[in-house]
Amino acid sequence: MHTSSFRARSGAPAASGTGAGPSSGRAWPAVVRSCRSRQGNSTTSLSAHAPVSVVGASFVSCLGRLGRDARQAPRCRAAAGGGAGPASGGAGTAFGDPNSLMGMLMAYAVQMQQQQAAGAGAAAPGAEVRVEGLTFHPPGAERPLLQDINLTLPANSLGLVMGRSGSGKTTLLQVLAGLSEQTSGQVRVLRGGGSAFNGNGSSALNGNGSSAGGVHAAGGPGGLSMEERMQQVGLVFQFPERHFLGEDLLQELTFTWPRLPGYWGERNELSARMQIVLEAVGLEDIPLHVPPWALSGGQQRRLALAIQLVRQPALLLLDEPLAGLDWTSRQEVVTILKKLKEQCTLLVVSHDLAEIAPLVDVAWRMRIGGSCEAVTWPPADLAGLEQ
Ligand SMILES: Nc1ncnc2c1ncn2[C@@H]1O[C@H](COP(=O)(O)OP(=O)(O)OP(=O)(O)O)[C@@H](O)[C@H]1O
Repeated sequence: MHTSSFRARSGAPAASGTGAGPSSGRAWPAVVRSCRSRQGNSTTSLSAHAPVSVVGASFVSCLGRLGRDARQAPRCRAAAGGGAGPASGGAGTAFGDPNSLMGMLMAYAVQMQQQQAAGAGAAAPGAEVRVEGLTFHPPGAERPLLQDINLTLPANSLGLVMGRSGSGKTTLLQVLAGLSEQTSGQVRVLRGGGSAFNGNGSSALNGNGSSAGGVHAAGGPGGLSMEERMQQVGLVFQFPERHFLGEDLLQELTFTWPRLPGYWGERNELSARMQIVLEAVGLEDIPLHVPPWALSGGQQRRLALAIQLVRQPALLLLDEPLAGLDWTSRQEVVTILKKLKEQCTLLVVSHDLAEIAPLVDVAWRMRIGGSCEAVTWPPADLAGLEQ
C-alpha cells in the first residue's frame, strides 16, 4: 500500500468542502462536560449535541427540553378533561397554544426529534454497485495500474478483493472512493432498497442511465464523478488508527462535519446517527473525551468504522480490516462486518481469507498489472486461494 498526504486520515473522502478544522473543535469536550453537569444527561445523548457550536449546543439542548415538555402537554390537556384549548390554564396553556412562540418552538422541537429518530434509526437501503471498464493510468506511470476492471456488487453484499502485493488492490479502492480519477470506465451506485437487476442478471436501468421500478441510479451514463464518489463511498484505510488526528473521540468522530452556521440541521442529523453508530460498533460506553490512542487496537478499528458509518455510505471500502489485530479484536471486527452487511454494501481487500470467507458473497482476484478476474465463491479449496 502506498501513502499520500491526501490519505492522512481515515475519513478523508468526507473532508472535502466541509470547512472542517480542528481548531474550533477544541472547545467541544468542555461544552459536553458542562452540558452533562447542568442537565445530568448521559454521555451518549449529549454526544448528539456536542458537535454543534457552543450557542448551537445550548439551543439544541433547549429544544430537547421543550420537546419533552411538549410530549407531556397533551397528557396535561387530557387530564384536564379533554378539549382543553389554549385558554384552559395550567401547563397545558403555556405549552399547548400553537400560535404562541413557545407553542411553535415546541411543535418544531417535537417534529425535529421525530424526524431525527426516524432517520437515525432506519437502516440505509442497500445499494448495488457496478464498476464498468475501469482503467487507471496515472501520469508518469509506465503502465496502467488498473486495467478494464468490471465488478458488480449486489445490494447489501460483501465483495472480497484478493491479490498479491502490488497488484493494485489499494489503488482500486482509492479510485472507487474518488481519491483518484480513473482514465476511463465508470462507477455506478443504485440505491432503492433492492437490486436493480432481475433474476437473469440484466440491468433495470434504461438506456440513458435513469432508473426503473423505483430504483435511484446515481452516476448516469458517465457514472459517478469523483466528488459524488467522495460523498457516496466510505473508505477505511489499512491501519486507520495511524491516521487519527483528533485529541479525543469526539474530535475524531466529528472532524469532517460541516461547521458553517447554515449546516445546523445537517450536523444535528449526523449527531443523531453518531449515537446509533457508536452503539452498533460497541463503543457507546467509551467517554468521548478519551483520546483515540488510549483505545485498544480493536476499539480503534471500530472507531474508524464508526467515522465512516455516520456518513451512511452506499458503499463501504475496507483495506485489510483485520491487519495487525490480535485474535479477539479480529473476531470483534468480523462480527461487526457481518452486521454491517444489513446496512450497506461492502468491498473488502483482505489476505485473511479464513476469517473473512464466511461473510463473502462475491470475490475477485487482482493480478500484477492491474487486471481483475472473478473467483467462484464459495471456493472448493479455500487454502488453495491463499498466497
Ligand atoms: N501514483 C502512482 N504512480 C505510479 N505507481 C503507483 C502509483 N500509485 C501506486 N503505484 C504502484 O502501483 C502498484 C500497486 O499498488 P497498490 O498499493 O495498489 O498495491 P496493493 O495490491 O494494494 O499492494 P499491497 O497488498 O502490498 O497493499 C504498486 O507497484 C505501486 O507502487
